[in-house]
Amino acid sequence: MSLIEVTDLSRTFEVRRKVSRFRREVHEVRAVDHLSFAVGAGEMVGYIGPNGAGKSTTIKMLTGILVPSSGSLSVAGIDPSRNRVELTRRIGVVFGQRTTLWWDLPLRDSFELLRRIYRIDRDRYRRNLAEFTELLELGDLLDTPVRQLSLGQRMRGDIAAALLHDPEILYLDEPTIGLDVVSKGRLREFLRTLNAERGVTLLLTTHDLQDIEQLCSRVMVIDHGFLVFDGSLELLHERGGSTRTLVVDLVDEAPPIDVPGAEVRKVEGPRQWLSFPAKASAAPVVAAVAASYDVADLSITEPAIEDVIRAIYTR
Ligand SMILES: Nc1ncnc2c1ncn2[C@@H]1O[C@H](COP(=O)(O)OP(=O)(O)OP(=O)(O)O)[C@@H](O)[C@H]1O
Repeated sequence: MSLIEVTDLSRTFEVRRKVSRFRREVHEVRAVDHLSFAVGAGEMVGYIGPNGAGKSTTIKMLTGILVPSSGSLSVAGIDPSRNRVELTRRIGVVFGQRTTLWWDLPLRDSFELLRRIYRIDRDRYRRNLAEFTELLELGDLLDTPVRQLSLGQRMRGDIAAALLHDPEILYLDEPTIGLDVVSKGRLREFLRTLNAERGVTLLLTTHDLQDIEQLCSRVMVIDHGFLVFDGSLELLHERGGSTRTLVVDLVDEAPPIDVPGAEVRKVEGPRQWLSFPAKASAAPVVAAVAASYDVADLSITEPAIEDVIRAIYTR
């Protein structure tokens, strides 16, 4: 049996819609529609989809916050909506846009409260706190009230808080949203270590394809409540035929850049946009441009998740 098993899972909501000044109609929204998948222990899976696709509804059912309308699910052998309390000991949850920490308390006090709530054994708690404080560089922040932390610091605090009770599964909802490049990199590194050394299973929702690229060997795509793709990121790019963009700022204006493996899509003064296949390495394209042109600056933009998903349908 897999660690997470979802079979034919659906969840609908009834929404009242105003149709005239005096009349409202009840309308059914099918947020998750006959969804089936399984996740094995130790996997790192990206769960992506456009806004309103049904990601949060799925995670809420997996954590026992929402009861399914139909279908079945099992997380660590537990039915989440029936045994929510038992399940909370086995899972950790981190929401990028909300904190689970106490706003006015120093980080250390929030952690101590969690120790009591989860009844974590003192030795284990001390060991985990020491390890996460070091790995997440929280040492100087433990006595700072949460409201004074920067977004990146708070996110590190939230992740430590979600892990103090040694969960087997960690759900992360947009963990890198709003973080700068350095903080994103550090956080991804930590998650990789957590998975490699403690075998924690990660299910990650994100709009940042680089989170997936750097962390997940598997990606599931949901759209309108349906699972439309389940496989590797390479296969997703291949199916979608998606491209990355190299933005080149030349020292002077020039005719469209001519290098193998990339095509110019737009020219605006000295700035040119070149596209190349997302699954290809950027290095040869960058090297070819740098070798033949006077370059002032270069940057690479990833395809938006919405574009990759749209491409699956149009192929
Ligand atoms: N409590 C609710 N009542 C009514 N409709 C809801 C409720 N929760 C979600 N929905 C609807 O269900 C659909 C799926 O929403 P969900 O929040 O799961 O999407 P999501 O993929 O997490 O989106 P986002 O990326 O924007 O967070 C949407 O149409 C949403 O409006």
